[in-house]
Amino acid sequence: MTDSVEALQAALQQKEREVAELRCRLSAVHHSAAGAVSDAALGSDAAGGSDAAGGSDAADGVTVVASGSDTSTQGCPHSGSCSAATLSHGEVLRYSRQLILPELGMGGQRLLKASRVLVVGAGGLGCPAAQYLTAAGVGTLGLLDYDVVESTNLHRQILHTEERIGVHKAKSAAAALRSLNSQVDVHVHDLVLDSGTALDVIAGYDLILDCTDNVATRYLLNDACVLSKKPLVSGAALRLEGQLTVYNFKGGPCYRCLFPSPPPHETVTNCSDGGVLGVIPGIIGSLQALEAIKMIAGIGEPLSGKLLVFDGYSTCFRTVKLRPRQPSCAVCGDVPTVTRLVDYVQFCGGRPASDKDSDLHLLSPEHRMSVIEYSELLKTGEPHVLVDVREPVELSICGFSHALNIPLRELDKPESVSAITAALEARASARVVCLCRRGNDSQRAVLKLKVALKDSTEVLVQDVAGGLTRWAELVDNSMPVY
Ligand SMILES: Nc1ncnc2c1ncn2[C@@H]1O[C@H](COP(=O)(O)OP(=O)(O)OP(=O)(O)O)[C@@H](O)[C@H]1O
Ligand SMILES: [Zn+2]
Repeated sequence: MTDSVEALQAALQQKEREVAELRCRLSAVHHSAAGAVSDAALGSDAAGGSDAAGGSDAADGVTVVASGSDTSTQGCPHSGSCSAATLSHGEVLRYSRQLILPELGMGGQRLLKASRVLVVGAGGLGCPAAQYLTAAGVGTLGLLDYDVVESTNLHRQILHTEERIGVHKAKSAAAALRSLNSQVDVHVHDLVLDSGTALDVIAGYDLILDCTDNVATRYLLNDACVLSKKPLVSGAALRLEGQLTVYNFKGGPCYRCLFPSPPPHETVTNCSDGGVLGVIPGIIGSLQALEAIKMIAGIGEPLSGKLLVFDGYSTCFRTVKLRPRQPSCAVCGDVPTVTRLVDYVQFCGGRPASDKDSDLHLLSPEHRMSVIEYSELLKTGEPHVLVDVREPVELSICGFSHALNIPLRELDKPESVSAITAALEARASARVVCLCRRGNDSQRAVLKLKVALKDSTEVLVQDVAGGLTRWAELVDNSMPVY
């Protein structure tokens, strides 16, 4: 066994020579205090660490320590004291299928071993990303999440298990990763990433993966990475589509360069409302791991200044060029105004740094009824028109057969209003009751209908507070919850 490993090692040394130049360039990730892969580090002069152009470029402040020209020590540009300079025979064997790649080689594998990667969000994206990074042999992997595993996570958050429902996600994922690769130092950060915690946590890592699901955290991570001069691999997945890009790398744009202000609330949909096919975050999370490995090992072209868009309907990848770093950017621009972390929930108009549904309170009490009141209404048989404003696909899960289904997005169309007024007339009623899954869209529906039915001032429009979820909880627990 030892002989075969040694033979393999000899072959690998040959491969190493072919990637010696790459390895020199890689020294930046390992040695820089900030851990950023930058123009200064990767550009023209790995040995000297020349300054990058542009005062606020992500490259600034990166100290290149390695003597990049010294490639004689097994191809590793690190000094002899470097803990990453050696791979055990077991490690050589374990990673042999990837380290015989000329693009990676022994030097690249050592860089992976020396790297410290933080995965923020141990959900749909974070699970596959962390799994591949761990399997690939990163030295230190941080997992950060505040939430616990739920059954609705399991179709896509593949590190979690039925037994670990209710367990903190970072701990659950860490357990899976440790059994996958015990050589990786897995760190658990069981906390909410916010302005108070972000810089401290990030300080312990070279490269960050944004695997979260909300806009406030995206801005927070972006700013924290710009301020800490670290690249950020950003992924997103919804329904059958996914997106991927790398921010703050080699003078490329940051998230704020592209989105100086947060998108309007109503344009943001999460997996819980919009749905997601489990394999889509699997694909995007895996690609996040690929980008991270590439940046650590200096392979190929990281996806900086470009956005990869994956369309699962046609199984088609497209790459879109993004606008470059903006000199006017508030955080990475020439004269930054964001020089420390701010209140990102406030910046995002009060939208919480989680995708958990917050209960809306849009209606006055006379326009709301509880599920108990609605069950009483049904018992009395009082005529009314129940409008279920969910999407058609949801009707097959559960609902009331006597409801009129008009999705919220179609509620103000003239034909929808006609259908409701016709139903009111047919039932000799002046009462419309709106219903949805959890009681937020039903409130929006009431507001829309009050406007659409303004000519029928005598019609009372109400919603069922808490929707079908509350109905299942308090009235009929044979109704499925989703
Ligand atoms: N600021 C934050 N700090 C820590 N973890 C965060 C933060 N923002 C988001 N996350 C985590 O990122 C993960 C995102 O993953 P994903 O959207 O797949 O999961 P989810 O929120 O569990 O899904 P669902 O929408 O079905 O409830 C979640 O586990 C969430 O807890
Ligand atoms: Zn920017």
